[in-house]
Amino acid sequence: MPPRSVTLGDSEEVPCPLSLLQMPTHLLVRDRKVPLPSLPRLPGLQLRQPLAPSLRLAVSSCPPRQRLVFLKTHKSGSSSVLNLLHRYGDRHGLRFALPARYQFGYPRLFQASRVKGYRPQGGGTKPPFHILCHHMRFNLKEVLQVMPSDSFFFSIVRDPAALARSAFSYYKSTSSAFRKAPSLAAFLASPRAFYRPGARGDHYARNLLWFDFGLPFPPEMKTKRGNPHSPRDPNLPQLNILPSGTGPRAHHTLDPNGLFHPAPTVAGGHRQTSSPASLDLGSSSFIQWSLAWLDSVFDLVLVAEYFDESLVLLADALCWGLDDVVGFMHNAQAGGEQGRSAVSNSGLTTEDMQLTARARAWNHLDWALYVHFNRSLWARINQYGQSRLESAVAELRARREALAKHCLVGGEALDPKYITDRRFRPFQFGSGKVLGYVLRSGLSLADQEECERLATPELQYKDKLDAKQFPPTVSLPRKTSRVLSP
Ligand SMILES: Nc1ncnc2c1ncn2[C@@H]1O[C@H](COP(=O)(O)OS(=O)(=O)O)[C@@H](OP(=O)(O)O)[C@H]1O
Repeated sequence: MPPRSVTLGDSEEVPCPLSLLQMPTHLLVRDRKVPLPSLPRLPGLQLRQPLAPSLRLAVSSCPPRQRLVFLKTHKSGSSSVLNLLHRYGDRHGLRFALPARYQFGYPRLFQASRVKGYRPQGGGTKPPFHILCHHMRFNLKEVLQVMPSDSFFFSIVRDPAALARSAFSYYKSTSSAFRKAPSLAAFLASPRAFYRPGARGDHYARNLLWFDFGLPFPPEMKTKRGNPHSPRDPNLPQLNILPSGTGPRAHHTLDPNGLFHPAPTVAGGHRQTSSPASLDLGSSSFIQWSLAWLDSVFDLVLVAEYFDESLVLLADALCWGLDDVVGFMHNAQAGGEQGRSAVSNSGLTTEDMQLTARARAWNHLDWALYVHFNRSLWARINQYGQSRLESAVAELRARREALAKHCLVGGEALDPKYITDRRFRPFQFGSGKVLGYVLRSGLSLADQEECERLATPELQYKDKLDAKQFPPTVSLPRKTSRVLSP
């Protein structure tokens, strides 16, 4: 059967594989009323000097965005982003769309009914939430029941090789594939000896980013959990893909040769990676169309390996100050990848390099996602201006260092054995130790408050926001109707 076509933006028609026209209902296109943020936007990001955030130093040229959807992907630096969202919402009294516990029914697709306080809308009133940011498997149709379609949608990706190292250690006992493997190297040497599609926690062991983005799996990789709807389901609507269309992103998305050959860019001493030549691109059009769909939904995708560069772009796109995005690293495992540039091969042994190549090949959908959003990020950096970005990144890092010295014992993350205050002890899970922070004593009241916000792990912060939004109802002693006898 000849490929059918899909409308791009207003006019262009390009061939589209049938499998993509049969994408499940949760892959709808959101009503994009707000254009992508045009860059550059601010004359220069402002950094407030006092520790506790105060007034902005300059009158900004745009109103800060406060309706946000952050897709919190797993093992990608997303808890560090969550901390800044928690702090921002907390300080500005914004309402979070919260899960009853800590995730929205993951690994099942997100359902609006999972949000605390959600009421199905009638009469077109604006949903009452500002920020949706806890772990979910993305499902646009249901997200739009909770958040306005002109919310700022963003997420974060990480090199699948670094992500695999992190996930193997963290989900060793959760994923049956990982549990059976003696080491990550052994797993990646022959993954099919351990991995069974549909087995418990298998999504942690392969293409975890792709899974979190709620994307269906290509026909040859179909699994029980991967494609929640049968591709032959006659009730599925056709997918209209509307790439963001503004700027170079759409063009790159549709360039079949561009997908695995990002233009090499140097900034801050980092060089972008080139792709493994051996990658099987049998399903490349499926992948490209999925990426085009993501481009139509997400306003920005951060890259963990360029975390600070990503934060500067985020602040700019949201019209926030740099202080709003400066923070500490959360959820790092002792001896993990943090600090190592996973996109450069410097200092890696032959075994490391082999493991990296194998991890990227095994997680080839995630690798495609990563390469795509890495390229998008650098396109935005070029638009923003490299030297302007470098100075903003330097400012951000200086501010983080000053905050760390001022707030933290040792000025850095510590082994959990030193964290006796339960408010700051990160949830310990997996085979590694999850690092956290100890606050210095003798801080002023205002500084103590700000340092606490910076150091509070995600679960405790979620509980705090939950208690603020849903204050426990005080049960007064009930009046008795009985006439008390003397
Ligand atoms: N700023 C920054 N830059 C780069 N990498 C970072 C950053 N912040 C956190 N991390 C690393 O991300 C890993 C934790 O990811 P998540 O917070 O998404 O994990 S979780 O899914 O919420 O459990 C965890 O990786 P590993 O240490 O390799 O396990 C963190 O070290």
